Amino acid sequence: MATSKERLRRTMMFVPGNNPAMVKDAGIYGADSIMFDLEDAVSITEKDAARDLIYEALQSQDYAGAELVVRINGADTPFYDNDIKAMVKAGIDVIRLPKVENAQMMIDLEAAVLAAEKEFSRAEGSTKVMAAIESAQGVLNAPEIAAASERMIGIALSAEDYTTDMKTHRYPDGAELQFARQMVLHAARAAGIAAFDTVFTNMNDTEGFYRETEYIHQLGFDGKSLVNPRQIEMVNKVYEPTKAEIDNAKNVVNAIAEAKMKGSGVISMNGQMVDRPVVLRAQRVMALAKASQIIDEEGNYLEK
Ligand SMILES: CC(=O)SCCNC(=O)CCNC(=O)[C@H](O)C(C)(C)COP(=O)(O)OP(=O)(O)OC[C@H]1O[C@@H](n2cnc3c(N)ncnc32)[C@H](O)[C@@H]1OP(=O)(O)O
Ligand SMILES: O=C([O-])CC(=O)C(=O)O
Ligand SMILES: [Mg+2]
Repeated sequence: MATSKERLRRTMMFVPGNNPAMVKDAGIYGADSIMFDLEDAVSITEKDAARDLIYEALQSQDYAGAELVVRINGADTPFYDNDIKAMVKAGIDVIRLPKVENAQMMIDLEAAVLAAEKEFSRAEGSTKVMAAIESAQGVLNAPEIAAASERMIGIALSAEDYTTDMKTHRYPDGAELQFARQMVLHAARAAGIAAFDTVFTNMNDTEGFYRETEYIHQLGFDGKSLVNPRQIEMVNKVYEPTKAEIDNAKNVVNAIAEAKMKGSGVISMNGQMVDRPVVLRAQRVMALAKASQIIDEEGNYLEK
């Protein structure tokens, strides 16, 4: 269950922690990250059973190389400590803390995770963490939250709770989320970690889902939290680079490699200056094209 800050995280799918069939099959849909939920998808009476179910699944199921995340219960609940211990013991890749209001909550989480790693003889630092930002306070503290721990892989906006806190609700044009999205995105980028947009909960509104995904892709989010497997392919389609983008990226990567051999860091390609930021963008296009199985490791097009 290796993780790295660089891996692609376009799709992070919630899987209710109290649903054995969904937990068992969660690996077949091709999500980049599978997020088992112990929090709001699970009723109070099922908290312990859900934790046991996920613990067992992490020992026995094959999730096809997906990053494995668990959304634990909040720091102000009686389930928090046991959730952390069980998930660290099981070797989860990432713990997602919901309703994060300030950096101290991530510092406290880090201390609890480290104690659990020692207790269960897990490698220190192997359990990564992320924060879900779900309130006005959380949004205003996003920069400090994003930078709170070396273990942070990302921060996510959680718009259902956030719009409730803001005394509004979600609208099709997303105007009510503009500030929060920008804060979360800038906080993540400044800290060098991933930014995740929120869930889209109307499974019948495919057009609305595409519109929102195209918008957050344009802003620069790494991906979205999802609630349904049908949403995975739609996100991947939006994030998939076009042939023109891939061809251009290939040319950039090849041209800069050639230039470097001649000792130069900046070149001109078809009249366009190519320097470090252009190369970094080209490398990301290539990574997305490989992940989308459009090209192979050498950059050759694969038959679809
Ligand atoms: C605000 C928040 O906190 S959001 C986060 C908490 N919420 C959740 O975790 C909810 C997760 N999602 C779900 O439970 C479901 O997708 C629902 C209730 C939204 C819709 O359910 P359905 O209408 O049954 O979905 P759908 O018909 O598309 O299901 C198709 C298949 O995918 C499976 N599936 C659906 N959602 C999921 C999921 N999130 N994870 C894994 N499998 C899933 C179904 O079990 C079904 O499998 P089957 O064909 O083998 O029977
Ligand atoms: O993280 C998410 O997108 C889901 C969630 O809890 C919320 O929107 O409140
Ligand atoms: Mg929430």
